[in-house]
Parts: sequence; C-alpha cells; structure tokens
Amino acid sequence: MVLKKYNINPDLALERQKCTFDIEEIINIFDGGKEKTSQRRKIEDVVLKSGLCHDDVPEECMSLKERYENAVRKSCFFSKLMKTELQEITGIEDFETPAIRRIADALFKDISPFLLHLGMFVPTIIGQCTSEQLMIWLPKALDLQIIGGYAQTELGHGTFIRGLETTATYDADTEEFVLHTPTLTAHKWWAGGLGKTINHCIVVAQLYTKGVCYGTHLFMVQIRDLDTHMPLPGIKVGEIGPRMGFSSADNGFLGFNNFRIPRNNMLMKHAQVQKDGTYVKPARHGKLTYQTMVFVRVTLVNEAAFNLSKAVTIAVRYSAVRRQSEMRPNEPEPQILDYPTQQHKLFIGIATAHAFQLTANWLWNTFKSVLSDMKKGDVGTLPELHALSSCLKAVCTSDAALLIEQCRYACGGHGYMLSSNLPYIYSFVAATRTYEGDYTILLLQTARFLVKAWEQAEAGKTVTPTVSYISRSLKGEKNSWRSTDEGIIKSFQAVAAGKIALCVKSIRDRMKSGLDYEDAWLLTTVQLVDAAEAHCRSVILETYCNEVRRLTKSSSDNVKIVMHQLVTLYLSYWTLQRTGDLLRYSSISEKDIDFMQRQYEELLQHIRPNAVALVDAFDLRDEILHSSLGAYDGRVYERLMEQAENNPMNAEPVNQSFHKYIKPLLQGKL
Ligand SMILES: CCCCCCCC/C=C\CCCCCCCCCCC/C=C/C(=O)SCCNC(=O)CCNC(=O)[C@H](O)C(C)(C)COP(=O)(O)OP(=O)(O)OC[C@H]1O[C@@H](n2cnc3c(N)ncnc32)[C@H](O)[C@@H]1OP(=O)(O)O
Ligand SMILES: Cc1cc2nc3c(=O)[nH]c(=O)nc-3n(C[C@H](O)[C@H](O)[C@H](O)COP(=O)(O)OP(=O)(O)OC[C@H]3O[C@@H](n4cnc5c(N)ncnc54)[C@H](O)[C@@H]3O)c2cc1C
Repeated sequence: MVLKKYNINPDLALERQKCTFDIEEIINIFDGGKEKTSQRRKIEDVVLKSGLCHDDVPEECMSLKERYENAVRKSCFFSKLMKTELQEITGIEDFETPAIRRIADALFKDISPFLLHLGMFVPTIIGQCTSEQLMIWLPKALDLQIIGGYAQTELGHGTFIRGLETTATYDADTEEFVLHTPTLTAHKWWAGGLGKTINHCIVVAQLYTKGVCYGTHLFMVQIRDLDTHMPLPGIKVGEIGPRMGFSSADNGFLGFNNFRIPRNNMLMKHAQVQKDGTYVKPARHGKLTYQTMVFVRVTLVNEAAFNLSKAVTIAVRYSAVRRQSEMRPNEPEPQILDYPTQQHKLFIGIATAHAFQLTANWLWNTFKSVLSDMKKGDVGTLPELHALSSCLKAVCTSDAALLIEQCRYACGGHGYMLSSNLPYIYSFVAATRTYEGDYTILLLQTARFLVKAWEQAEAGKTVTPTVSYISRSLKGEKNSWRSTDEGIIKSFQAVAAGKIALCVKSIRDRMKSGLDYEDAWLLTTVQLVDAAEAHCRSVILETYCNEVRRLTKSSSDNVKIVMHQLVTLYLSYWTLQRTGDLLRYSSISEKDIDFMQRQYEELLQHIRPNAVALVDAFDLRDEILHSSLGAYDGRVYERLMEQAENNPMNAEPVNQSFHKYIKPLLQGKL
C-alpha cells in the first residue's frame, strides 16, 4: 500500500516540542556512530525508493498462497537489489547486516522465505566447511545460485538432537552417503523455506560408517532440480501447513528414501570421514557442529530488541493520540499516555529495548572474540559463550514477547487489528521463544554451567568473569542492600548465587538420600531454571548499566540524564518484580522497597514528557512499522478508516452469501 501523507496530529506535534534532548544523538549511539546512521539511512532510502515495498492489496487480506508468492517475488527482487543497485547507488560495499535486517521489514510484514538462507544456511557453510568446500558452496550461496535452509528438527525430535533418527550411512564402495528416513517421526519438520522455495539444504543426520554410529553430523544436500525445481528422486518434500505466524516462510517437511550424496557433501571442518570410511573425530570440542545454533541464539537477542522497539513505538505514539475517560469530572479527556498505569505498561518496554539492544551488541562482540580464540585453536571460552547465549536468548525473547503483548493491551481494541502490526510482531517473537532451543531447555543448559562453576569455585579454582560473584558468595561476602546501580546489581548477583547454592545443596541432599545424579538433577530442574533466569537478569542489568555509562561518556548532559533515567527505571522495575527474592537473599528492607516504589513512580513522571521523543529515537520509518496506530504523523483514525474502506470485503455492497443463504433463510426457503 502507498502510505498517504497527512499533517502531524496536533497532540503528537506538542509531544515532540516537549523533548529535552537531541534525538539524533541517541540514534547515533544505537547505530554505533554518525557514519553508521547515515549509511543505514542511505540503504533504507534505496530500498524504499525501489517500489519493492508496494502491495496492491494489504498482506493480511491475501490468501496464504498469494502471501507466499508475493513474499517470493519480493525476496527475489530484494536479493537482486542487494547485489546490484544498493551497492552501485550507495557506494557502500560492506553491507552491515543490522541495516539490511531492519529494512527487510519494510518488504515483509511476515517473513521472507529466504530468511533461513541468510540466517542459517550461509552461516553454516562459513562455520562448518573445509576451505575446499567453502570455495565450492559459499560463492554460489552468496550469489543466490543456490538457495538453502537448515533441516535439523524432525517430527519426533527437536530439542533432543542426539535423538534424531535420520541416518547418513557411508558406502565406501561408491564413496557416497546414503540418507534415509527410517520412520514417520524421522521426517524433517519445520525448516524455513523447505516447503516450496529452497533447492539445497543442510541436513542433520546420524552418521554411520563401518557399522558404527558417530552421532549427528551435517550434510549438504541438493533436494530439488535447479532447472525444473522438481524434488529429486528419493526426496519427499512439502509445506507443513498453516501456523500462528511465519505464514510466508514455507516451513517444510522432508523425507529421504535411500538418497545418495557424494562423500564430500559431509561438512568436514571439524570431523571427517575418509574415503575408506575411517572416522576422524573433531580434535577440539565435541559440540562444534552446534555452532550455527549459537550464532542464531546470539542474533535472536537483537531480534528481541528490534521487535520490541517496533511494538513500543506503535503503542507510545498511539497512547499520545488516543484520548479516553476523564481524570476529574468535566475536564477534557486526557491522552491515555497520561495515566501512570499506561506509563507503567509502556516505559519499561522502552528501557527493555535499550537494555536488550546493548546486551545484544555486547554478546555479539563476545561471540566474535570466542570465534577468534577458536581460530587459534583455543576452545576454552566456548562453554561460557554457550551458557550466556542460551540464557540471554531464552530470557530476552520471552520478556520481549510478554512486553509486545503488553503493548497490544495498551492499544485497547485497535491493537487487536492486524493493521496495527502488533499481532504480527507478537507472533514472530513468540516463535523465537521456542525455536533455536526452547526457553526451559536453554536455561537448563546455563544451569549446568552454573552448577559446574559453583563446584569449581568451591574447589578454589578461578571462574569466568560473568560468574565471579559465585566466588565472592562462597567467601561468605554478605549482601548489604544499596539503592545505587552497583548496589542493585550486587544484590541481583546475591540472589543468583543464593539460588545456585540451593540447587547444589538440593542435588547433594537428594543424592545423600540415595538418588543417582540424574534423578537428583531432574527433581531439582524447577529450581535450576529459576537460578539460571536469576543469573541472566544479573548479566542484563550489569551489561545495560556498564554499556550506557560507556556509550554516553561524551554525550550531552540531557542525553546522559534521559538514558540514565531509563537505566534507573529498569533497575527499579526489576527490584519491585523480585522483592520476594531480594528479601530472601539480600538485606533489602520494607523501607527500601517503599523507597524503590516511590522512585519508580517518580521516574514514570520524569520520563513522560520525553516518551514520544524516546520512541522517535528508535528511528523506525513508517514503512518498517507497517502500523495504522504507530505512524509518525499519528493519524490513527484516518488510517483505520482508510484500511477499513480498502478491505476487499467492502468491494461489493452486498455479498453473494446474502442471496445464497440469508435471503432464503429470511424467507423460510432454505
Ligand atoms: C535475500 C533476501 C531476503 C532476506 C530477507 C531477510 C533479511 C535478513 C538479514 C539478515 C539475517 C539475520 C538473521 C536474523 C534472525 C535469524 C532467524 C533465523 C530463524 C531461525 C528459525 C529456526 C531455526 C531452528 O530452530 S533450527 C533448530 C534449532 N534446534 C535447537 O536449538 C535444538 C535445541 N537443543 C540443543 O541445542 C541440544 O540438544 C541440547 C543443548 C539441549 C542438548 O544437547 P546434547 O548433545 O544432548 O548435549 P548435553 O549432553 O546436554 O551437553 C553436553 C555438553 O555439550 C555442551 N553443549 C551443548 N550445546 C552446546 C553448544 N551449542 N555449544 C557448546 N557447547 C554445547 C553442554 O553444555 C555440555 O557441556 P558439559 O561441559 O558436558 O556440561
Ligand atoms: C516458527 C518455527 C520455525 C522453525 N524453524 C526451524 C528450522 O528452520 N529448522 C529446524 O531444524 N527447526 C526449526 N524449528 C523447530 C524448533 O527448533 C523446535 O521446535 C524447537 O527446538 C523446540 O523443539 P520441539 O518442537 O521438539 O519441542 P519439545 O522438545 O517437544 O518441547 C515441548 C515441551 O517439552 C519440554 N521439554 C522437552 N525436553 C525437555 C527436557 N529435557 N527437560 C524439560 N522439559 C523438556 C519443553 O520445555 C517444551 O515445553 C522451527 C520451529 C518454529 C516454531
């Protein structure tokens, strides 16, 4: 749809006049500098001017098939644009993924069927191939001569990778692997793009050679003919069916009937099968084939931040425009943003988007540094990265989903309209809580690391920086509550340490009473998930505070003030959410809690005049927001009426069903 131009809604215009800081300064902080902001905007200009974002009919009014076909059309032209005009017109050679990721949302209200190609297929080639394999597949994949996906999950198993049933059996006579789907539950299920779009696929299968199973390994498999796109003989493939979101992502199923691929199609950077079938196991770490999952978990923290920033932009702008009820008899109806309960619903969303974005950037740098260690042969930092990326993916996607839903509640009935875009944003983020490792499962992975760290610290060994609070706790350091940033972070670390200690005790007590380790662990898993979540909270709080301090060092005073107000709001919010834990594991008193409550409520008032400016500082263009409620001009009612009038249901005054059914019913002739 072409966005109509309206004058700015007067309420929104007034809100912008109240702003106390330079919006551009905050935009630059989040982009990583002025240069990066201007580069991103150039990319956005090119894509928006290309006409690619235009749909004749709103996406939500298309059939599933039309939506898929429309998404393929746009993905192909977008790919062409990325390879040609974007580079030529902007002169930017090194396309920063965040900028491409952001503007992709102007094209796709739902998901591109090519997402997995960029998000998992290409990263797996880069992370899992030998240099020879890289030379064969990477240029083709980057040039989109082949389009791929990542098929790991099966109908019967997603979480438990070791339980996957698809087999890849080496045949030394022909130097081939035979891929086979032995049961119904062994069918690959869910892979994005697999249903109709891709012609290649990374397949995760149990490797058998010389009669021995060596566990899951990765294989490059061509599944469709490059010319006709027909499934190759021995391949059964299709779309899995309508789902809550991801409507145009053509998630698919895949089965193999003794399908043969060359030996060289096993991705052999870490483990190899030699021509005679001899297996050479990975030299350094047993879980290096899980690396793409770690990469995606890291990027999903960024997804949580980005999608939350979209939702909260929509809800704050809407709340500045919407007037409802009365505060005092006979007074004009206030903007709903003036209600403290509305501010309580929304300002935490702004602060959380900041916290997650800065944590995502920090995690990305940690990921890059671990990769560089691994290139030098050092895998020592991988367990901490796995523990961090697991809990941050779990907690950030889960919090973001809850807060996005809260943004929808904050928009009342209109938030329920698909044209608000809030239902789409929610269904996308809700899926991120499950895929790439379910919430509970990932927190249990982190818990495993925390229990080990506890044991190491107990044995007097040094532990990694993110868990150094465990050593302090074991030395008997008692937490004394202070309502400063550092004080609150220390108290949250004390909560995490206290919970880990209880888990360790619980496991040991259960073992003393005769249970084996597995059962003792299993019976403690509710507490272990809780402890991992507490650890994660302390990591986010600390990272957010440190990063704001670092990044605003040379900022203007007004930017420092408003950024720090959000940090304090975030710390106060979580203190009030976790009073039970803090009363148990820190010295916080009832008086301290009263103080924090008052401080929180005062902060809502302080932030109120800057609320619209703060969401403007996410710099999200209307074409990216796709929202009748959240456009920059705030012309909510005009847009709602516009989209109602454009609804294909209103193209004819009387629907044919009247003549077919209602009229006969009215006349007693049905
Ligand atoms: C081109 C035009 C248009 C495009 C337009 C788009 C533009 C986009 C632009 C850019 C793209 C940017 C990307 C955006 C976002 C990407 C979205 C991608 C969408 C993704 C869709 C979904 C995909 C999937 O879901 S794939 C399937 C994922 N599956 C899982 O995650 C399964 C979860 N399960 C597990 O991970 C494991 O089974 C397990 C960890 C739970 C258990 O594993 P197991 O082998 O049993 O191990 P265990 O015994 O428990 O532990 C043994 C030791 O191993 C350690 N360990 C486990 N995992 C790891 C690891 N990953 N790394 C390191 N170490 C690990 C574990 O801690 C144990 O260690 P210990 O020392 O022995 O304790
Ligand atoms: C939109 C979407 C896109 C996807 N895209 C892809 C893709 O491109 N490629 C791909 O390979 N996969 C993909 N997936 C699959 C996804 O990775 C899995 O669904 C996910 O890992 C969860 O696994 P599962 O479905 O087997 O859930 P299950 O493991 O069956 O989980 C069900 C419940 O059981 C609990 N549970 C399971 N095991 C344990 C345990 N050990 N302890 C305690 N609780 C447990 C879980 O916490 C959960 O509550 C996608 C999924 C979705 C929803």
